Amino acid sequence: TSSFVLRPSSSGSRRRFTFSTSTHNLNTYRKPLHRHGATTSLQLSPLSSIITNISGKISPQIRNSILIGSAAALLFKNRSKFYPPNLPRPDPAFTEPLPDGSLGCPYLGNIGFFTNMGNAKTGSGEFYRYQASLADGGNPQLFKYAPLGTPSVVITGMANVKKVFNQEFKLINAGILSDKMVESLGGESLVFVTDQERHQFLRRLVGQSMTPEQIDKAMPALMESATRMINTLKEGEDVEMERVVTAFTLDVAWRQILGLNLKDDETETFNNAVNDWIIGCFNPLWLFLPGKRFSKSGKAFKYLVSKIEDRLDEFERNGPDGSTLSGMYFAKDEEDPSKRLSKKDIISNSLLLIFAGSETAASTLTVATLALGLHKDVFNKLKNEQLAMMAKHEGKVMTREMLEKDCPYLDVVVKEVMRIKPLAITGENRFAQETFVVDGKQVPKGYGVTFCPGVTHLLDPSLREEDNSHMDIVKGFKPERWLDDKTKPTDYIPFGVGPRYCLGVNLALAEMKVFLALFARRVDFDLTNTTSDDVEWKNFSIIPKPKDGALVSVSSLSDANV
Ligand code: HEM
Repeated sequence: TSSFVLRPSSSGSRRRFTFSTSTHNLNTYRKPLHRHGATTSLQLSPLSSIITNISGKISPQIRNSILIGSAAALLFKNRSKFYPPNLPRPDPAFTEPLPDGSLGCPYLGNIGFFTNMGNAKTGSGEFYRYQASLADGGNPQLFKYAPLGTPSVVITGMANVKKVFNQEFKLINAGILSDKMVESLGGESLVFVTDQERHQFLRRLVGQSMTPEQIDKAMPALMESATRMINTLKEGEDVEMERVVTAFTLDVAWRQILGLNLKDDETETFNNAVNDWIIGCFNPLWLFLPGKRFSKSGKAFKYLVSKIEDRLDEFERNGPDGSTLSGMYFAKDEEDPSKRLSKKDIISNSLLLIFAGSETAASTLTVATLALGLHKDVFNKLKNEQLAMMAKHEGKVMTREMLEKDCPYLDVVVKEVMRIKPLAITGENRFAQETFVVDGKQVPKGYGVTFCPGVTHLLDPSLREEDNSHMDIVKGFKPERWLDDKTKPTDYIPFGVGPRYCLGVNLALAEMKVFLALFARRVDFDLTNTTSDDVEWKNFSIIPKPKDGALVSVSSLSDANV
């Protein structure tokens, strides 16, 4: 079986760690990564994984040039789809000015989008914070920039984001950069659907698999996944929590989302397949070149689809179970019960749930571990809340209702983690369907449009500090602020806004809360590398992550039934 224990591989005050697993034969789409029983790593950070995987033996400079060059070529090839020739000029029919900010070099756009992604002190999203600071007179809530030469506007501030993103499909719509990317997610993933009616239909039916009632049914599987991961921890040993919680969210993916029954050795194959498949979804080389289905990513996709197809056959024979996939398979449209999801819809959208749900929840849990390690008082309160809940419901299994009614502190801890370290920017690029005005500025037709939770939380007028310390995980992490209406944040959009609001929010919150509740009950830990004076973040990551993946040493671990 795999172990998530990290062993020191060199001495020194900042030790380096490797991830060790045992070697075993996998009768599946690919052999384990490790050679001669050596170490390997389980990674699910698409951007960094692409870079690591492509790198091979070539130098980082050549590698980066190939990556950025092919991404630029891809965008250039497709630009006629969304880049009318009169851009980036303002729309002459409007008197309002364009938003502040720089579009960078012609064609190339803002190089800083790549070189200034993150900052070791403040984490990812640095480029957006920088753009937001360019205007005279402080941070504007709207600013323009040009990733890969595409003029775009970033919209922040609760009122502005609501105004624009509630009018999805009218003012703005998703733009498909590459048909191959659509195919990579199965062809019918709702995230790429630009027709409003079809999008609503898919959301209604896929959403039926993640209603509160479905989450009730999911609780045993979520607890099993969390318990399994917490059981891999060992007293006195150092562990990189990012790996544990990444494995946890992948465990949720096969156990709960797909309802598979994998043996230990197949778990590793599944995890590798998800990893390889996601890398291929983003890899500009594969998006550009033919023959993707013969690539590692193409084979991984085939493997995942075959697993889903087997499950669909089982539903046909045996009827429904508590999995999310089963919820989708049996979902009927309330508006017209004769309408069901097609097989392709189910495959594409179950893959989407894995894609959209794994790294997001894993990185939030990693940041949560860091925050709890830095704020032991918060961790103790979390523990006490769990002890009180266990005393109240002695002998009973945790339910969603218990989490909701008896864990208000757990709720605000999760909220505060996502306030301080939300996704740097939305997942999907939209394009303005017509010229519109927001916050006194015009956004011309054809411009790219995104919202930015990071800058929205930073500029929240209800709690903004001059020195931005409200966004600092040491000085600003205060879950209590959510408990009082006078201090409660007002501009808070970690799950987005409008018709494309996170469809997995119920499952995401349940899985994160189950993990943290069981972790707080059973584990005592200290951060190994990090103190309040030297918190460091990964530089090149769209999703915020501590630089060392939240390295902890486990000081005590109690039994699962405690
Ligand atoms: C902490 C965890 C998560 C965060 C912070 C998060 C955040 C978001 C955000 C901001 C969006 C909106 C993107 C946009 O408007 O472009 C989104 C969309 C989405 N999320 Fe999540 N998400 C999380 C977990 C999950 C999970 C666990 C699932 C499923 C199992 C999921 C499924 C989806 C789907 C399907 C969409 C697309 C909705 C659509 O296009 O209509 N997410 N998420």
